[in-house]
Amino acid sequence: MAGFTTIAMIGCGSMGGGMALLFAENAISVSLFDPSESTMDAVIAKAEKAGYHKRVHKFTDYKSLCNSFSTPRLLVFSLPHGTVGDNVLEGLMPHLSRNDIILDCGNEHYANTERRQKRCEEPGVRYIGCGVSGGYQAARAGPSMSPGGDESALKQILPLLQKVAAKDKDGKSCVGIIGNGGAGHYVKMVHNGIEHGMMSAICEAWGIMRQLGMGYEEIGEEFAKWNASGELKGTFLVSIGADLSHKRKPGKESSPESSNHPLVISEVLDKVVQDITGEEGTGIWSNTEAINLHAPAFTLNVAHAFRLASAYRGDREQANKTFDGGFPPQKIQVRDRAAFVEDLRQATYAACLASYIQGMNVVAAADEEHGWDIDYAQVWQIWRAGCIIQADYISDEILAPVLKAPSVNASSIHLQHDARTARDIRNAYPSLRRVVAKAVETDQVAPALSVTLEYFKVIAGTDLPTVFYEAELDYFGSHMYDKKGDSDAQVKKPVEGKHHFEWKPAVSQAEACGKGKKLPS
Ligand SMILES: NC(=O)C1=CN([C@@H]2O[C@H](COP(=O)(O)OP(=O)(O)OC[C@H]3O[C@@H](n4cnc5c(N)ncnc54)[C@H](OP(=O)(O)O)[C@@H]3O)[C@@H](O)[C@H]2O)C=CC1
Ligand SMILES: O=C(CO)[C@H](O)[C@H](O)COP(=O)(O)O
Repeated sequence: MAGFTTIAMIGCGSMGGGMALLFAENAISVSLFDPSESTMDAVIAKAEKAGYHKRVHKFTDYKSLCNSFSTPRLLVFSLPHGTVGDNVLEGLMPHLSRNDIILDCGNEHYANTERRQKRCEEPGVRYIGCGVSGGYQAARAGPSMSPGGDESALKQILPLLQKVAAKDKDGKSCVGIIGNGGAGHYVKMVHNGIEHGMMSAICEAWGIMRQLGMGYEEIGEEFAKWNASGELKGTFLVSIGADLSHKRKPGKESSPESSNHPLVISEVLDKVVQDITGEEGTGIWSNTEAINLHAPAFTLNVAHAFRLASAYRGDREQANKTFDGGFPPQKIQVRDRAAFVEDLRQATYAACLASYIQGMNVVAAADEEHGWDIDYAQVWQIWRAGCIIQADYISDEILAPVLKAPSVNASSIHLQHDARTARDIRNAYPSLRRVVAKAVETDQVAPALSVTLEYFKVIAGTDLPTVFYEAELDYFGSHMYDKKGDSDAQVKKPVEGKHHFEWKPAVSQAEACGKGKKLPS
C-alpha cells in the first residue's frame, strides 16, 4: 500500500501546529481543523513563510475535512484530553470509513484510549494512542513518539512516523511500536512522571546553588558542565537549564540581548500550577497509577506534592506571616565549594536515576496487569532523543543493558536489581547524604533529593522500623505479622503475615469503662 500523502491535524495549538508544519516539511499535505480559525491561519502563515503553503489547508467542518483526502485516512489528534477527544471522535465518526486510522498524539489517559479503541472496533476505525514528547520545539523539529494499539495500523503508519520523529545520535528514529491497547499513552504518561521527578531534583539543586552564593549565570555554566560529561551527560533538562540561565529579555536597542537587560529567570515566580487547573493530566495520573499498582515511587510522589504545594502561592504567603517568616533557607557555608557542588551533581543524578527506576517499575507493573506486551527495546529507543527525559548516560549505561536484553519482559524490569544501577547508587549515595544533611541543617527546600535518600535506604534495607508499624497494625487490627526468620526472599510478590499476637484482648464496654462505673449515656 502506498504511503500517506495527506493527513488531517485536529487541534492546531502549540503541539498540533508544530506537527502540522513538520508533516508539511516532509512533503505531506495537511488538512487543518481547529475551533479557532485564527489558530489555523497562524499555522498557514508559518507554512507560507517556510514555503510549504500549498500543502496546508484549513477546514471548518468534519465533512469537508474528511472529504479532503482519500481513504484509508490518517487523522492526527493533538487535543486536550478527556471529553474534548470524545466529542471530536463522535463528531468525526459519521464521516469516517473502515480502516481509517486515528493517531491520538495528545496526552490521553490510557483508559480513555482503550475505551475509544473499543468504540472504534465496530465501524472498523483503528485508534492509536501515541505519546509525543519534547514540547513545541520538538513538535516542529521532530518529537519522540510512542504509538500503541492495533498492529496493522501501527505497521501502516510507522514509515511516516519514522520520517518525522526525532533522530538519535546514530540517525535512528525515536519512534517504535510500543505495545497493544493503551500502552503508547501509558508509557508517555510515565515519561511525564519521570520528567517531574527529574525536574524537582534539578530545581532543588539550583536552589541550593543559589544559597551557596552562585549567580544565575554561574549556575548555568555549572549545568553546562554537568551536561557535558559524567552521569548527567546529555540530560535534556540539565541542558535547557544551562541555556535558560543566560536568557535576557530582549531590549529595544540594536543589541537584542544586552547584558544590562534582566535575566528572565530572575523574574520568574516560584509556583508550578499545572496540576490544579482542572485540565491536569499526566502528573496526577502517573502518581495515581504508581499507588494503584503498589509501586513505591517516592521521588515521583514527592515531586508531585512539591509542585502542588508550590501552586498555592497565596496560602504560602499567608502561612509565612502566621509562622513569623517561615523557615527560609540560610546561606550555605562550606569549606570546599567545588567538592560540595560535585556532591550536588551526584545527588541530582541519584534522584534522576531513582525517577527512572520508579517509573520503569510502574510501566512493568501495568504491562503485567494489562498484558500490553510492551517492547522495552522500543521504549529505550524512543527516549534516546527528542524527549524531555533524554539522558544519554542513563540511556547508554543503565537502561540499554536491561531494556535491550534479548529475554527482557515486564517481570525482569527491576532496575534496582541491576548491578550497574547498584554500582552508581552506591557511588552517589555518600554525596546524596552529604547534600541532604547540609540541606536539613540550613533549611534548604530539597524534597525530591531528601526522599530519594530515603528511597534507597528503604528499598535496599533489611532492618526497617516497619517492625513497629507492623506490630501496631496487629495490636489494633489483628492484621498479622511474619516473624524474623519467616523469609520472603524467594517470594516475588508481597505476602501477608501468618501470626497474630493477642497484644490486648478485646473487653466489653463495661469492662473498658472500669467495673462498676457507669457507661457513658
Ligand atoms: N505542550 C506540550 O509541551 C505538550 C503537550 N502535549 C499534549 O498535546 C496535546 C495538545 O497540547 P498543546 O498543543 O500544548 O495544547 P494547546 O492548547 O496549545 O492546543 C490544543 C488545541 O486543541 C484545540 N481544540 C480544542 N477543542 C477542539 C476541538 N473540539 N476540535 C479541534 N480542536 C480543538 C484548541 O483550540 P482552542 O485553543 O481554540 O480551543 C487548541 O488549538 C495535549 O493533550 C497535551 O497534553 C504533549 C506533549 C507536550
Ligand atoms: O507532556 C508534556 C511534557 O512531556 C507537557 O508538559 C504537557 O503539557 C503536560 O500536560 P499535563 O500536565 O496535562 O499532562
